[in-house]
Amino acid sequence: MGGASIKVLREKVFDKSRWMQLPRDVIIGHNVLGEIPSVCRDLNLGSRALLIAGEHTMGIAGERIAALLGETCEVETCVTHGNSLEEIAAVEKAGASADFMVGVGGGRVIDTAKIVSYNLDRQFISVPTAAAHDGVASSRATVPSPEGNVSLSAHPPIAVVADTGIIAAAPRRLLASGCADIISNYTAIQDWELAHRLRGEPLSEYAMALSKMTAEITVKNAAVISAHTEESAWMVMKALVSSGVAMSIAGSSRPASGGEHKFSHALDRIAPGQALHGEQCGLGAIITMYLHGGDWRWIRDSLKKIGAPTTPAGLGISDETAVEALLAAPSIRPERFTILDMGLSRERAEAIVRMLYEE
Ligand SMILES: NC(=O)C1=CN([C@@H]2O[C@H](COP(=O)(O)OP(=O)(O)OC[C@H]3O[C@@H](n4cnc5c(N)ncnc54)[C@H](OP(=O)(O)O)[C@@H]3O)[C@@H](O)[C@H]2O)C=CC1
Ligand SMILES: O=C(CO)COP(=O)(O)O
Ligand SMILES: [Zn+2]
Repeated sequence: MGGASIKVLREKVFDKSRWMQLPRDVIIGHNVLGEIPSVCRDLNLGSRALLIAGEHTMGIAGERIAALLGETCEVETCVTHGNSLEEIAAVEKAGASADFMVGVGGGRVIDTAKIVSYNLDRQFISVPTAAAHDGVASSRATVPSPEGNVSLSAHPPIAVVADTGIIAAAPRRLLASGCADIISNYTAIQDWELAHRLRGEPLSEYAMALSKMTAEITVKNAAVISAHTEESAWMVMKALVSSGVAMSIAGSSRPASGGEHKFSHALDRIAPGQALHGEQCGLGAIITMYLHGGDWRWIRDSLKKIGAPTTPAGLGISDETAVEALLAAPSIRPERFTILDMGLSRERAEAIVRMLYEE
């Protein structure tokens, strides 16, 4: 035994650590908005609340929650119109003297509440009014930047309160978008495995297994989900929370975001406001599954079953825009290696987009 082999042994000492932050209370079900004051008391959140909601969601649930909280707390309300850094700064100013925040609405409102509470070191409650994205319970926040959307570290909500009555009453398209965001976990995982094989990126088997199982359960229940009942809202919301937990276990959005998300982020830059996040990711997942050599028709048919779009026309964008987004995807978060970072040519991108219209 020489000194060299002893050195090798020392280098193998286990020195890994990870801080996984998860929500403490998760309440999903019929008429659960009324539980919010009890949640605040249970978690000892304080007596001054800042309630953040969007233009529509303030009326849909925000005002009701403000009235409920108002019985025991001082409540300030703030309507946001997006999640730009300027918007976040304005909400942060409004929340300076609050003890805790309540984010009521879609993904952009919840991400705003997530970042503001993180920056101000306060807790926040996530109250999704639609099942349209899997950021409801995650510890990540996605915000726009000139280089494309960036994923920031934040902390997860201390509590999630998801009222299935409100979620079931939301437009159908929002629920289908949430399912598409989850179905895109299939390709996100394939991209992660690719990055592991080609670049040695570490994997989290638990995060991958949870993310994949979430997608499998969603597809298996497509018939129930497409009925668009309160039971559908219940199923999808549980899947969205699980997918968010997978991200928290991984400490990044890797288990739920690969090339299909880079395509979606590129679309947000090239054609902002045309389609929903999950819808864009679903279309991206058909394409990246094809590039991985997997069963892309099965992804497409699963999306069709739940009523999500499967072509650029279905997203309200032109085929050329879809091609541009595929070619621009590698410039978004270049450190996140995916199948779209392997050198897709314009000619092939055009052919793949044409293929999407095949019956
Ligand atoms: N942090 C994370 O881990 C993740 C973050 N995301 C991010 O989330 C965002 C996407 O979220 P998404 O919810 O799709 O988009 P938005 O937050 O833009 O919401 C879409 C629209 O739905 C409206 N809406 C919400 N609930 C209802 C309802 N019950 N009835 C009628 N309208 C309603 C909103 O109203 P209003 O005008 O009031 O806001 C808004 O106009 C993206 O920014 C994406 O990057 C996505 C996945 C994961
Ligand atoms: O949308 C997400 C997961 O569904 C979050 O992923 P990003 O890190 O790509 O924003
Ligand atoms: Zn997503």
